[in-house]
Amino acid sequence: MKIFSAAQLHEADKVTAEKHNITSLDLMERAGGQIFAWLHQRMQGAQVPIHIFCGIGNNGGDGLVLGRLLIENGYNVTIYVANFTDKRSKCFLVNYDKVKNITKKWPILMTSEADFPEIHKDDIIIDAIFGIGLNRAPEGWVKKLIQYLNKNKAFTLSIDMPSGMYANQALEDADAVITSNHTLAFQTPKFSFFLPETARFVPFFEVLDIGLDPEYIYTTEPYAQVISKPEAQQLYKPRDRFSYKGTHGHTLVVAGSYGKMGAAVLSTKASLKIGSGIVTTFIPKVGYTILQTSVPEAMVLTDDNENVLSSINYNFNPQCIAVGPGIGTSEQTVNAIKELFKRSKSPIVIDADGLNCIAEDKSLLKLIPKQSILTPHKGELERLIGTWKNDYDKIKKVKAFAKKYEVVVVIKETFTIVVFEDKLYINTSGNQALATAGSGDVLTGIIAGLVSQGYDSLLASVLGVYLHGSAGVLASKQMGYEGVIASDIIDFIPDSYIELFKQEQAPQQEKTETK
Ligand SMILES: NC(=O)C1=CN([C@@H]2O[C@H](COP(=O)(O)OP(=O)(O)OC[C@H]3O[C@@H](n4cnc5c(N)ncnc54)[C@H](OP(=O)(O)O)[C@@H]3O)[C@@H](O)[C@H]2O)[C@@H](O)CC1
Ligand SMILES: Nc1ncnc2c1ncn2[C@@H]1O[C@H](COP(=O)(O)OP(=O)(O)O)[C@@H](O)[C@H]1O
Ligand SMILES: [K+]
Repeated sequence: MKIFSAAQLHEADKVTAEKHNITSLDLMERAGGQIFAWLHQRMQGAQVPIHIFCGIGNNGGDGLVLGRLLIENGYNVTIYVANFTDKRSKCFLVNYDKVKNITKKWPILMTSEADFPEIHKDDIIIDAIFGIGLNRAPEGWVKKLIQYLNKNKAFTLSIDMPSGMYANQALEDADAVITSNHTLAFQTPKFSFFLPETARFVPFFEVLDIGLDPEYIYTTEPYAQVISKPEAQQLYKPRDRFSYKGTHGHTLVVAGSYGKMGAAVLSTKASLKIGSGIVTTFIPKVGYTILQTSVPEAMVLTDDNENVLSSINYNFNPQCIAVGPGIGTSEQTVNAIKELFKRSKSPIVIDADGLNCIAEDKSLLKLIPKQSILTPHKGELERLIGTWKNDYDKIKKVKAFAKKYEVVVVIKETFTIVVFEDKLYINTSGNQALATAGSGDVLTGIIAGLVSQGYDSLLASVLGVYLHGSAGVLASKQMGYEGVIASDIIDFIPDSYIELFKQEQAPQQEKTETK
């Protein structure tokens, strides 16, 4: 699914109105109507008090439409307008009058803290204060209103996005954002929903289609892409019935050191399980028996050094190399990696200590083969590109890095982001079961195994991250979040492929007897 920026959404609004001969007011009616339908379906007329807090822009206008529809359908509604300026939007004003016409009184105007209403914890709060038009951090009593609503335990539903957050810009004041229980976003999720600093304000969201111009949606290069099952399905390359092991590529895994051979085992197994035809693993001597016993399907080459990698020699052309899990950063290993980079003609998936070796000796950077894939978690990324001011600054720096060295960067997080040139792909498939030692080593093997099978570096990264997340989720369904260890993620790789093409079960119909 495409993610558009706030500017693109404003543009889409304009284009839709022009091309489809409808007004912004019609669009607002549609948007508010969609929120109403969502609530009505769940509430079925229940008389729970609903408090709608509107700003004075179009987000507030959506709140007014919703309020009017709820009132017309007999709900118990109070509408408040946070009147922080008199520059109300046109569509807001029209809907403000419409509310008056049906209720015979104006919504309650709020101009200071003294106007904050009492809200019971079982009531419902609708947050329609700010949407994509926020252009500075809320201050003064408006900030206090946001904090007042956050302190309340009532269920909070945000319209389009939690008020106080920017769609695609860094947060200025984390104390001035609504923490919503549920967000109903129009047409597209917003990029901030997925970033570490802001995702906590949006624990759950749904996207409502408000019918913006399909051509605009289809043809416009998005700000970012969300990868979920339908997108991942399209990336899959079917296996040829007449293939042999060589067709599916030979992966070289360079991993392990004394005490960390498990990392080599995990990457090797993952690479085989994802479908690499042949895997050879290069390790220090100490790991020989461990590797051969744990993964009989893999071939093993050993370093001359007993405990760490010092010189990486092999006499074949792998389609992809995975480097880093458990190798440490001793001087001889850094040098061995340098020589490997110089020699390799294949893309390299660089993870963990492979990245730390680069951080130790930055001259390695320009030796990284083009189209390689770097898979840092937060700490590794920081050692690679330095610190960042906020999530958006981080993405900007990663984009510059990826362009400069012509590589793909996989920023590992709860919502992992794959960065290539100017493109951003956000993965949605994982869960907290993946937060376990060795999980990253598994991902390294998966991505390398996909490159070996002929996926280009970008597709291998995007699909690999998706399948890794999906395997974790499937494992957690049987073992709980806590029970999943990295080996379980590997065991569920086959299920993650099968799940990719599993039809969603249609909701069961009640059987009615006909005699
Ligand atoms: N195509 C779509 O997606 C559709 C979108 N729709 C809806 O429109 C929403 C966007 O509406 P919008 O552009 O009117 O902006 P919105 O968020 O209501 O707020 C802007 C107002 O707030 C003000 N202001 C800003 N920051 C402030 C601050 N810190 N403190 C105080 N004031 C501040 C700013 O005034 P300023 O003082 O800057 O002049 C301005 O008046 C969108 O989220 C969705 O809900 C649907 O109706 C239909 C189709
Ligand atoms: N809460 C979470 N939700 C989704 N994915 C997660 C979560 N925590 C960790 N992950 C994923 O698990 C992997 C952990 O990798 P990493 O930190 O390198 O682990 P290790 O170094 O132990 O192998 C990454 O792919 C990351 O995106
Ligand atoms: K809002």
